[in-house]
Amino acid sequence: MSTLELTDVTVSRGAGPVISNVSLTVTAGTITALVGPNGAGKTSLLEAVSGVIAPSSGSITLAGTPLAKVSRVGRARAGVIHIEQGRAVFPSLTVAENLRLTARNTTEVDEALAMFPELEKRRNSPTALLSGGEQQMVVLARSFAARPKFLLIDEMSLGLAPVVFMRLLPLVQRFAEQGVGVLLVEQFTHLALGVADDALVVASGRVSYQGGAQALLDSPELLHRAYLGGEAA
Ligand SMILES: Nc1ncnc2c1ncn2[C@@H]1O[C@H](COP(=O)(O)OP(=O)(O)OP(=O)(O)O)[C@@H](O)[C@H]1O
Repeated sequence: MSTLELTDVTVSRGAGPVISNVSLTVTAGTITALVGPNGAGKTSLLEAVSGVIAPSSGSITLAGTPLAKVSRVGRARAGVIHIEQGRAVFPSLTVAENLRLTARNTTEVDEALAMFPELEKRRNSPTALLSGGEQQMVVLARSFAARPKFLLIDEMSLGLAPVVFMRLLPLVQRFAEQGVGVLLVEQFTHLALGVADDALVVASGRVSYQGGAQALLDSPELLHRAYLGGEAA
């Protein structure tokens, strides 16, 4: 089974480390929730995995192959797709045209849209006319059209009501069912844990919990302690 593996990864910015000594294996077909307080280093960690920034130490491998010398574009081509914060759609393009930017052909656009019936109906609408939730769906569909092996999703709920975000989560679950490994950074902690297999809580730049997602849902006290930077479980 394919894995994305981080070993003792530390990411530094300016003065020093913002997140330290993360070891994590994301397996194909599973969802790992990466949660924690603001500024804990979640975005920085995703950026190190996708190649936006280089870790200051540690290693990241994709199916056993080190990524250190692989560019951001090379990682995306290898199937590591990063959905960054903010809904980066091209508003003047239609839904289908947005997907065409990552799909290799129109068949792949059709296949991606088949996963998103709500978008299929709007395929020829300018994306600017869609709601925030629908635009986030376009971002997800575009990522799916790029044939990801691993998806790094950073705060896709940003600016969305929880009820809208809840409609997006089943789509992420469907990606996982189709074999995609997902690393999900999310501010709506409980919603993210609810769809995740595994969880990593980071606080003040350190891992404070690593284990099953359900255990955190079952124990508010454990989750609270992890958010405060409590001992690793
Ligand atoms: N480009 C940058 N240059 C310098 N410092 C940065 C930069 N981006 C982030 N930081 C700092 O790195 C630390 C970690 O930020 P990061 O965005 O990775 O955390 P986060 O857990 O994703 O936070 P949030 O949930 O608020 O997005 C913070 O102290 C932040 O101020």
